[in-house]
Amino acid sequence: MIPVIEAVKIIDKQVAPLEESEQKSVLDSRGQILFEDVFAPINMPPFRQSAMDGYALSLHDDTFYKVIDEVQAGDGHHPILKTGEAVRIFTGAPVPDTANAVIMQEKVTVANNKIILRQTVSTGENIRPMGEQVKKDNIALTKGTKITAAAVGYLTSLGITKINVYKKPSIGVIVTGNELVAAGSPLTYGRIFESNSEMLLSALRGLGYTDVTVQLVRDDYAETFSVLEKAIDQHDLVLITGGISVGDYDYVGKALQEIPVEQLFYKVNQKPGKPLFFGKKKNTNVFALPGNPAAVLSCFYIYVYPALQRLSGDIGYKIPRIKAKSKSDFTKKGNRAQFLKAELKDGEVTILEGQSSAMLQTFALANAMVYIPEEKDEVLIGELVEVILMPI
Ligand SMILES: Nc1nc2c(c(=O)[nH]1)N[C@H]1C(S)=C(S)[C@@H](COP(=O)(O)OP(=O)(O)OC[C@H]3O[C@@H](n4cnc5c(N)ncnc54)[C@H](O)[C@@H]3O)O[C@H]1N2
Ligand code: MOO
Repeated sequence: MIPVIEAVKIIDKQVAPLEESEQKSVLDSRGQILFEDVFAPINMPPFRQSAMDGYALSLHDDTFYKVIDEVQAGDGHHPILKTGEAVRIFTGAPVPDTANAVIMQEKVTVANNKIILRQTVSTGENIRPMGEQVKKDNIALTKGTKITAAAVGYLTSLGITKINVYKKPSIGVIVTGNELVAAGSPLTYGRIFESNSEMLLSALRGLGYTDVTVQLVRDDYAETFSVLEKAIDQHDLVLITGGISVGDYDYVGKALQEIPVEQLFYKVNQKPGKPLFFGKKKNTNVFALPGNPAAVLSCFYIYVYPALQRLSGDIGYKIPRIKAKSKSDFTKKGNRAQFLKAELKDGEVTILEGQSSAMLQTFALANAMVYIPEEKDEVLIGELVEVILMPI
């Protein structure tokens, strides 16, 4: 059994980005990581641009200017100003080369085709220089940048429509257990509805992972072996739930050993999720999560999601943590570190009732987890605790 911190370190060390790219439309690449530097095909802005509605001026020492023309946004029109002349101009319009400042219309008095400045203006004022954001052929965004909505806007403003991003991993989800019945079918005595696969699919989709296949395996060694072996050959990451503990019909561990998958850890000193397994076969990462649904989701957010982010090129990804004041007290049993379902509200955190690994009822109300390390025995009301913000 290894400590939580050790398990996190092993994943950080062992999981490297897939060295494969895919071309995506800029719009569809939000959340993905740039596989290479992107160069600006144009200057941004592409011309000297007015930042205000007002008057472009060819500056002189007097406050009087003669208005000789007008330039609207989108105009290709390019009037030539002599010193002391002005053109009416609008926000976003190209500033004529012969103008060296723009004054806001609120700061002038208009009289016929003349204006009188009511304030001094300095050279370059209210003009966005050509290439101010980025110059043509310079790097617009570097390899490794995460594509956010702002990046989508920025790249599109440069006229870029397609980019190469790290390919997202393909994921095989395998749920195990004779007791499992698909929701919608009749439930006979001793059986339960299978919920782990839908829960993981929902979490994965919500986080932008859509290349997912799901399979159900009965508690049968030969079937477990062959389904796992095939899934590991066909996916970048395999996620198994159930059958990883010590029961007579828990075949996952034995199958992983026989395939063989190199074990990087098995069993973490934590609650929930003690019998968590992580291993590798060639480039495929394998997580075997305990079957208890709350343990599945907890392990998914703490270990699997960071691994998926790393595979997708986001090597700096760390699960967000903050310190918050606890509104609850809690006494820990045993010396396992605990991830407690909690509600974070207005900067304070409440530890929820019902922390069993089998219970999703509490998890469904949680928006955070309180982390209690191995060595800590209790939490007191008002104490600062470590809170993990789940990417829900
Ligand atoms: N003698 C011991 N027994 C157990 C130990 C131990 O150390 N010694 N550890 C316990 C802990 S902690 C956990 S966690 C579980 C993990 O067991 P498995 O990974 O083998 O999981 P299963 O037994 O297959 O399932 C556990 C639980 O979850 C339900 N389940 C499984 N799959 C699904 C699914 N797809 N949808 C909904 N629910 C599912 C299953 O019916 C069980 O109730 O082992 C303890 N035992
Ligand atoms: O490790 Mo188990 O998930 O505590 O019940």
